[in-house]
Amino acid sequence: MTKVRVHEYAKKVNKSSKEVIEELKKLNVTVSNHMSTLESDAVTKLDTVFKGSNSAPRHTEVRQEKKQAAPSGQRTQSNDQSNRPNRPANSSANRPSNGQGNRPQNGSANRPSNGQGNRPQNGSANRPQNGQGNRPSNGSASRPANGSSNRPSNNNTANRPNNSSNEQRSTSQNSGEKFKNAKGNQNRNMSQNNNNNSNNNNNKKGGFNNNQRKKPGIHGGKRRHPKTHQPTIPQAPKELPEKITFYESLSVAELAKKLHREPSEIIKKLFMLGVMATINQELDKDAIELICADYGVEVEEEVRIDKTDLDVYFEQAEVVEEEQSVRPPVVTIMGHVDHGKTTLLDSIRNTKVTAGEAGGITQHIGAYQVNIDGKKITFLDTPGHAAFTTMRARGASITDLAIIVVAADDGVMPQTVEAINHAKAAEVPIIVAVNKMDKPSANPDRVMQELTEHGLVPEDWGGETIFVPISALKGEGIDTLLEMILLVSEVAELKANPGRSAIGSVIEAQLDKGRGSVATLLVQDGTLRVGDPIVVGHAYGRVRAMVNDLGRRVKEAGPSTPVEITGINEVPQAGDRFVVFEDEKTARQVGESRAMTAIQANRSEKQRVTLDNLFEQMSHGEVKELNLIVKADVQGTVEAMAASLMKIDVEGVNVKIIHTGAGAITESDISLAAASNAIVIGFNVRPDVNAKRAADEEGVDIRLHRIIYKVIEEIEAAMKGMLDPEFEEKIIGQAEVRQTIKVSKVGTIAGSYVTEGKITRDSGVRIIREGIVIFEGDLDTLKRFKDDAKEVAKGYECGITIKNFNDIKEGDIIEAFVMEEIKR
Ligand SMILES: Nc1nc2c(ncn2[C@@H]2O[C@H](COP(=O)(O)OP(=O)(O)OP(=O)(O)O)[C@@H](O)[C@H]2O)c(=O)[nH]1
Repeated sequence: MTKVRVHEYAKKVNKSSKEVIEELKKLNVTVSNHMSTLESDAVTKLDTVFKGSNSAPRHTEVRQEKKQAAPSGQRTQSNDQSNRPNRPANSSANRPSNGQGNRPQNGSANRPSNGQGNRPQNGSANRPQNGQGNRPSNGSASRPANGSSNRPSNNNTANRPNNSSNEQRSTSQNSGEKFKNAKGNQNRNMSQNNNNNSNNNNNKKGGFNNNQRKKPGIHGGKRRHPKTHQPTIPQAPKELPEKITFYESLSVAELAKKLHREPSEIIKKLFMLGVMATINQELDKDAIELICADYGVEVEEEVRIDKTDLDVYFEQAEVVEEEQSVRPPVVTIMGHVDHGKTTLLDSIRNTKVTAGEAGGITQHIGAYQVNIDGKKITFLDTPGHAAFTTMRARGASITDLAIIVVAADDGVMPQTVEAINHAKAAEVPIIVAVNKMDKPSANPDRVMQELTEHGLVPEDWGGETIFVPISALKGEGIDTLLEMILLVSEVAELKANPGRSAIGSVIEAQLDKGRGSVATLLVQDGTLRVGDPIVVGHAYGRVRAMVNDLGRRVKEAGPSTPVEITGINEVPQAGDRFVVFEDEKTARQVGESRAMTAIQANRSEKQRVTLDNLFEQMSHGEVKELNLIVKADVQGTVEAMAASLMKIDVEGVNVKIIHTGAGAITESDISLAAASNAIVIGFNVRPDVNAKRAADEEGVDIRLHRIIYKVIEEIEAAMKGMLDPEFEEKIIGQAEVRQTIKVSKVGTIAGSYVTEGKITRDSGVRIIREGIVIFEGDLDTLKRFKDDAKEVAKGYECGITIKNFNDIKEGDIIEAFVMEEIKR
């Protein structure tokens, strides 16, 4: 039972450490260097080489061979042979704890000399081994059972040979102390088992370890020993849980609690894994998973829903096919001014609603339903794409189908195109209603022809778009139109689950003197009932009363039904979403917290795509498609620009032109841009006042240019992340030309009134006539009465002449700008 280091042994036999190491190699004993400790068997083997053989070691070897041959079930194939007879005693159940298994043993044999020497070596050699070795072993569920069933028998049986072999060795070495030594070993082995068992507790599901710990004590008659140590021995650990869950991270203490283990045990494990941790240290997902894998405990990361995010309820709506049933389509009517949207909506309502519901008085609540042979259609009562897009910009996509009304006598007009583009951007199917067919000047073919250019090809011409000729005024073709709506919606397979609690959107809302906040809601899924606790946008409450589009009180409203409700604490906005909660308390909490966040977060701070942040958003993967709206002074330029822009080829992002048009940039362009996260490019055109305000509010990026290649260059540079806006144009003011005076030699003086900002002597100017830039150049003179002025502020009159431009007219707008350096 000797354990010496290589160099000690070498000294003893008068050899160099190198020679001993070489000899060990031959004997198939691996040692790393001269400081390595030699197991007793290795020493015995070396003895046979360096000192000549003796009987005892051979005996041991024979024993060992026997042992290896006989209990084949007991891992004999393992690496270091010399230790084998000892190992099973301590570690057959504790495979990974080699180091620990050996340590006390070594210590017991040679405590004074080896005690210290072993520790670092074993420690360093075994630690990683332990860490790694444990993990897979714990993975198998059968292990702990095996361990526990094997352990007692191993302890007894394996200890015995162990002791006896020790005994024998002792006989050969310290014959006089045979008894003492043997007993001592026995005891030591027992305490060693205790150690191991407590180690096992660390490593395994160790419910049985405790029993085991006592057993050898009882058998060995040394109860006092463990007893005296009892306070320091950790209490019998509880069963490990089968599974734990965590959210984002856990501290060591929290993890320990979840695993029913002492934090120190977790810290130790982490240490083994090379992580130095304190009890309060937060562990990330990887660390938690490693530790749990080590214990064989399943781990799952909780995904917590942000209760206050109403969108989550829409996205997470679980679809159970069996619970789904067909729901009515929600239809929006769009088209150019005066093409007959309102007439069509009224015509449908009057012929269908009142006819179907005798005695009903139609109520304008923002939407209504018609019933065609038992099948319902919901029409949104706010015609025009402005409302449609505003809703969409607020996140509500409630329309299933868009009807584009085109007057057959007027043909495709700018707003027709806008409406088409709005519907396309929302990916909503389109039906074209060719209206005013009763008029003699009606020319449906022309309408079809013109719409073909916008991608709407009639079915008769091999396309996919349904065209229905109607006369909204006379009610002709309405039935066919409704039939077609049902047909398209059937194809779209619109479904909802009336069994779930309701979710939907606000169509319109207002404050009523008598009733308080009144909101028309469209139930998009589920069924809304009177008394439901509800959160609508930032408002909350209980549905007090519900009125349908016929002005009747109803108790519940299923999918695609519009109802007007009262009972919420504030007036929500059109396009806001609503969600029904289980109890009023939650609804109140969510509502209040949403109201708070709404106050804090400025809506316009929404991160829109601008050319300045385009590259950043592209690299974050947030933008894969650059949506553009192109407005120019003439249609030809629009097309040329669109074609050039489409040719821009930058990897990772596509250019998509969602709308083009000739004329000033309008509010509608901005709302489309806001809804589609698009950039507006104006070529020789300006945004009108409303558009400018809307763009500021919504944070929409408008780029104004006068040279095509500059537009292309700018967009391309932005896409490549090379945009270099060192100088940016800043519009400093506007003046309106109220009078023109022609003076020979001087040219035309524009008697102007500064309407916004200021005009300075050194500013650049643009002349805008009816929203179109007709000239860009420099200011020549700026006068207040007869004196030259450096600048003229808002609300003052002034005389302006412009370099090389005399064609100024009354009503023109002079826009003054300066170039300012921009710091990036
Ligand atoms: N002859 C004829 N006139 C129609 C028809 N439909 C609508 N009109 C007329 O066209 C005019 C405009 O109709 P509206 O329904 O107000 O058109 P709109 O598209 O709603 O117009 P805005 O609300 O201004 O956008 C009205 O004078 C209608 O009477 C039709 O089928 N035949």
